[in-house]
Order: sequence, then structure tokens, then C-alpha cells
Amino acid sequence: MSDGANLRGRFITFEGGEGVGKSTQIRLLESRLRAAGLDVVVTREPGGSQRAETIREYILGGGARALGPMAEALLFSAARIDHIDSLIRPALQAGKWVLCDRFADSTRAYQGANGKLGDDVMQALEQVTLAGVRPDLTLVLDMPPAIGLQRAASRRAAGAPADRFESEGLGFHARLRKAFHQIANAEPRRCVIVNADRTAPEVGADIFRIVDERLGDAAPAPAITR
Ligand SMILES: Nc1ncnc2c1ncn2[C@@H]1O[C@H](COP(=O)(O)OP(=O)(O)OP(=O)(O)O)[C@@H](O)[C@H]1O
Ligand SMILES: Cc1cn([C@H]2C[C@H](O)[C@@H](COP(=O)(O)O)O2)c(=O)[nH]c1=O
Repeated sequence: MSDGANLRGRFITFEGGEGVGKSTQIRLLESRLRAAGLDVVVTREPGGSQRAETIREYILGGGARALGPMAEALLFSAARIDHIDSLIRPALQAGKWVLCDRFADSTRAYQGANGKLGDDVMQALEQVTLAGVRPDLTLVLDMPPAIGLQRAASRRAAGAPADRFESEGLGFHARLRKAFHQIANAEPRRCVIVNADRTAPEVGADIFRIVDERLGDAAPAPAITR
């Protein structure tokens, strides 16, 4: 969340490479948190607001590729500013739990590490973009990239092309995995790496246990059933 005392909710982000199961796990966690009586908002990046969804279409369609990683990072950040202002901050101020499919760590990994933008640039960008809205917990879903890419490909409609980043080579996706590990290892109070190469219910049980351990005091009696 949240360095502002007026942000009462909880902010959980899901990160990782392509096809690691973030959307699937967000749906599972959403239903468990709702069952525990919490007010939950599910959202995603890039996107989550009308203007940010327009930017999403442009970037994932490959429109910004030729501009290079710095310009792409700025576009993701522009989308994030609108998303934070119009949806995330108001939800946190209202005491809701926000589950977000990707956030600033994706910019660090995809544009920063893979695009070779310096840490100083990435930190400055986050400082102005996030304006104090930072995740309470980040779940980094981890698996060999070849498996995730295979899952992402099998999810696509027949004949649909891979998007801007799915179509990068295996080396790009291997560097992403390393970057997410580095991010998580550098911030162990915020980030947990979750082995996503298991069945969805197994991963989901692990995630709920982590959420309960890390943020359970904020929830009305979250009960682990398995
Ligand atoms: N644990 C799992 N085992 C096998 N298949 C899974 C598992 N979790 C999700 N899937 C399937 O893999 C595909 C990708 O899952 P999902 O959309 O949840 O991933 P994602 O991380 O949100 O992907 P992306 O970042 O590419 O949008 C879907 O077809 C989904 O049904
Ligand atoms: C937020 C963000 C995302 N990306 C990349 C990562 C994915 O390839 C796509 C989003 O697609 P998904 O199916 O919704 O995961 O965008 C990025 O490069 N930088 C970012 O900041």
C-alpha cells in the first residue's frame, strides 16, 4: 500500500513471467478473501482504467517497440499513474483489498533489467509514478519460462499472434526470471517467490497461507482450510 496513513486497505501484486498463472491465482485468492468477508478489487497492468487500457493495446500491439525500452517504460508508467489515481488509491483509501496482476516490478524486470535501463532511472521513475502507493505484498510466481510460454500459447485463440513480449526469444524470458528473483531477494519483507510449477490448487493453498501469515492480522478471521 501504502506509506500514507490514510490508505487503510491492502495492496497485493502478482508478478512473474508469461503464463505463470497469475490471473488464475488472483481469481482463487479473490474468492477466498471474499469468503473471509473482505472487500476485494481485482485489477491488472498495463490497464485497470479506461485510459490505461488504451495504452495497453498500443504497447502490446507492438506500437512502441521501435521507440525502445525507455519510451516503453514511460508509457507503462503513464498508464500506471492513471490506474493508481483512478482506481488503486481510492480503493485503498476505502479499506479495500486490491489484487493487481503485475505492477512496477514488471517495469523493473521487462524494461529495466531486459532493456538495460539503470537502477537509478528505474527508482526515479517509480518515485514519481507511484507517489507512495507501494504493494504490501508481492507474490512472484516462478517457473521455467519454456513451461509458462507453452501455457500462454495454449491459452491463445487459434491463429492469434503472440503479443509484443510473448514473441521475444527464450533468452529474454530467462533474463526476466533472473530479474524477478533479484527483485524478490532484494526485498524479502515485501516479496515471496512461489513455485508455480504445480497444480493450481496447490499453488493457491500456498498463496493463501503466505497472505494469512503476512497480512492475516488485517483480515477478519481468515481461515486456512487446507
Ligand atoms: N497450475 C497450473 N497448471 C496448469 N495450467 C495452468 C495452471 N495455472 C494456470 N494454468 C493455465 O495456464 C494458462 C495461463 O494462465 P494464466 O492466464 O493464469 O497466467 P498469467 O500469468 O496470468 O499469464 P500472462 O501473464 O501471460 O497473461 C491458462 O490457460 C491457465 O488455465
Ligand atoms: C505492467 C508491465 C507489463 N509488461 C508486459 C508483461 C506482459 O508481457 C505484458 C502484459 O500482458 P499480461 O498478459 O497482462 O501479463 O506487458 C511490461 O513489459 N512492463 C510493465 O510494466
